[in-house]
Amino acid sequence: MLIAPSLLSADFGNLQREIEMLNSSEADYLHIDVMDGVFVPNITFGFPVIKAINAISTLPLDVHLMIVEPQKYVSQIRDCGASLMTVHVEACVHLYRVVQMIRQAGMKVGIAINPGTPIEHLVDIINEIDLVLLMSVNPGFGGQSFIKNTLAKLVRLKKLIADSGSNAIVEVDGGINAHTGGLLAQYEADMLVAGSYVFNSPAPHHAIRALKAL
Ligand SMILES: O=C(CO)[C@@H](O)[C@H](O)COP(=O)(O)O
Repeated sequence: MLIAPSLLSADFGNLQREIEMLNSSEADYLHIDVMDGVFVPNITFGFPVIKAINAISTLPLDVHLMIVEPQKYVSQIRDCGASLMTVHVEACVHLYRVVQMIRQAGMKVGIAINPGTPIEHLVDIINEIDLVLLMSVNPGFGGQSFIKNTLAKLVRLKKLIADSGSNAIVEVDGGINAHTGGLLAQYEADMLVAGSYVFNSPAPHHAIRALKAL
């Protein structure tokens, strides 16, 4: 299982210490939630902050854009050092073009999908992408409860990927802890994002290791 701790739940007053803790952990990616106050009702990190994070992080950056018109920011996200750029299917009018732009910029391509959006919206793009980010909470905030329908959706998504011959992996994000992570492992998720479970733990290294071992 690949693990991407979400910095959204970190102690922002001690960001360097938090990033260095992740550097010395078994995490595979550092997940950065970019929110614009329009696509979701919250505002988080901008480009200078992501660049500063990248300067400290030894983990590849997994940047999840919860913003409208993400196509405007592809080169800036690349210049911030992102390895993987994920945009929402709900935010892209010309999804195919956005996917091409991210690929041409040299990053891996992820498409995120909200809990209320059917998997079928991915049918014609699934062979062009590296990752599907299956949201298991409504995007915008950390610390929410896992939506159980995600498991049924994951089954349908894995079938779509297998039937299409796609190499896309599935990352699940929101309300992940040892229990929900265990269920997702049984349902063959490939990668988990965990914010509050990691950063609210008295021993974040152990929390990451526990998820990784699922
Ligand atoms: O994208 C989001 C929220 O919109 C997530 O990445 C959260 O940051 C996950 O936080 P927890 O549910 O793990 O606390």
